[in-house]
Formats: sequence, structure tokens, C-alpha cells
Amino acid sequence: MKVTVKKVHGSGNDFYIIDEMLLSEALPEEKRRQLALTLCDRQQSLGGADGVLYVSPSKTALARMRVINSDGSEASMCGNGLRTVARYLAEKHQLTDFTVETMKAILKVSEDEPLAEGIPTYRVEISPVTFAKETLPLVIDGEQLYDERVPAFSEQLHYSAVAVPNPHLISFVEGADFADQEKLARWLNSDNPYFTDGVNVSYVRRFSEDAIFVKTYERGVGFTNACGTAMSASSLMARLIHGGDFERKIDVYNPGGRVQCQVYREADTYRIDLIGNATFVFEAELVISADAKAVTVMSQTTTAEQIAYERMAQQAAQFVEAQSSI
Ligand SMILES: N[C@H](CCC[C@H](N)C(=O)O)C(=O)O
Repeated sequence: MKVTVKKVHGSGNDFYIIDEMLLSEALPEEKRRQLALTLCDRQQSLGGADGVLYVSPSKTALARMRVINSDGSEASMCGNGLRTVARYLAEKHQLTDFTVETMKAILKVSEDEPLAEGIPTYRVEISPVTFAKETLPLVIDGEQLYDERVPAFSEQLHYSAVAVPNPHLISFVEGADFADQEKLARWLNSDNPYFTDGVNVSYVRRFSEDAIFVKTYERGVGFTNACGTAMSASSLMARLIHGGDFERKIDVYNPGGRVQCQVYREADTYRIDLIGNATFVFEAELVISADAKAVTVMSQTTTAEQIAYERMAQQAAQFVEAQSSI
């Protein structure tokens, strides 16, 4: 089967977009998962990815986006990925703002002011936001986990658990070293009594009221350069726990670069806008084997905009380095 893939990234969190509307034949469900496993393999000649974003027709929005992690699991949402799908659809349909159907919500997306010179930038809605433990799911005493110590996780750190709508565990740390938290993240994404469906685990450093750094161990992937829903959830917790005017933009630095988040409180619900790059890296024509376990690359064309992105990512890294030396 011939497949065209677009290699993309949002803040260094990389994906392949597969537009199923362009396929010569429908993709059977079991092939979607296997194709994601095959394409995301970092040993693969195209370099692998953190996941695959399948774009398909929708009855309720311009199109539908499904998110398959590199381990083959399906997630309800992907913030960095949605920005790249938004740009792909904007250019395909000559539109600047529209909605995209995801597993649990129809989300607004729009083109936004460039984050930096030469950076195509999109704004995506991250919602619904819930703290109720059943929505993660999370097994604990009480109704939610909100800025509390969990001795089984850490003697010192406080944790919050929020679904946006995929599940996130957020804690604010002082030091720059997150390495010792990998053990916890691996445990909570394997057989454990707390997060029965796994969880994205993030560690947040506050540089100021409007600047944070987020590092995330993603469910179904592992440590990534950035996790859009995690950076959004971390911005929400920064506003709720550490204050600052809600809707004022927060610069969210990450190992892959920088995005911005705006947190909105409407009555008793929250919504977050995630603003950041939607970079196209290359397009490739592939021939997929019948079992979707082998890929032959027929052509591959790389874009010039990736260079502009790498310049912005380097500036972000220099800022973080300067903070770390304070
Ligand atoms: N690993 C996540 C899905 C991808 C989310 C992330 N890449 C983002 O940008 O939000 C999960 O299983 O919930």
C-alpha cells in the first residue's frame, strides 16, 4: 500500500501525519496500530517519531485527529500534534480557524502570530479539564489529588493530577535534575495501584510568575522533547497554585524549545490555549508491506523551515541555561 507521510513536530515532539483521505484504500483498524509501531521505531530509516496522527473525515468538525503513541497505545489528545494537524488542514483547506474532532472533544484551532521569525505558529484549545479522579483514572482516597504530598511517590514533592482530557501528574521541583523521577514515571506507567491506565508525568521549574520549564515522561512514549497537554496542565497548576493573572501568557520552556499557554477560568471550568510552532520537517512517499511491519521509502523531501525552528530552540536553550546558572 502506498502512503504519504508528513514528518512534523511541535516543540520537538515529533510525529507523522497520515491523511487517510488521501489513501488509495481504507486503513483497517489493526493496521493503524502496527503502522504506528513500525514508523515510530527510532531505528527506522526515517528516524522514527513519538507518535502517529491519523487525520480522517468528521461529521462534526473540519476533520478528525486520532493519536497513536509510539508504543501503539491510543491517546485521547495530543497538544503539540494538534497544532501540526491544524496547520496541515489550514493549508489544505485555505482556512485560518476551524475545529478538529478528537476522541473526547471538538476543539478550536487557529493560526496565530509567529513565536519567532520564520516559525509557523498555531493556537489550539486544550479541554475539557477535570480534576475528578475517575476522569484520569486515579485510585486514591478523596476526590482529587491537588498540590498534596504522596509519600509513595516522593518524601518531599507535592503532586497534582488533572485530565486535559488525557491524564497528567504534575509536580513543581526546585532543582534542574529530574532524572531521579524517571523511576516513579516508569512505575506509574506499568502495573501500579494508582494510575490504572498510565499517566504523563511532568516536573516543573518556575523561573518567574510567567515563565516555567516542563520536562515530561509521556505515557506510551517515555521522555520526550515536549508534551503539549503536559505544558498546558503545568501552566494551569502554576496559575492555580502559584498565582498570576489567569489569562496572561506563560512562556513554557522545554527540552525541545518554547511554547506559550493561556489559562482561562469560566465559571467553575478551566480551558487552556496552547500556542506554539507547527513545523513541517519532510514529506515522504512510502510503500507499506501487507502486515504494515515493513516500509520502503520511495521519496523524501525536507523543508527549509526546520532550520528556523532550530535557531529558536537554541535561543530557548540558552535562556534555560542562563536561568540554571542563577
Ligand atoms: N502520550 C500522551 C499522548 C501524546 C500527548 C503529547 N505528545 C502532547 O503533545 O500532548 C498520552 O498517552 O496521553
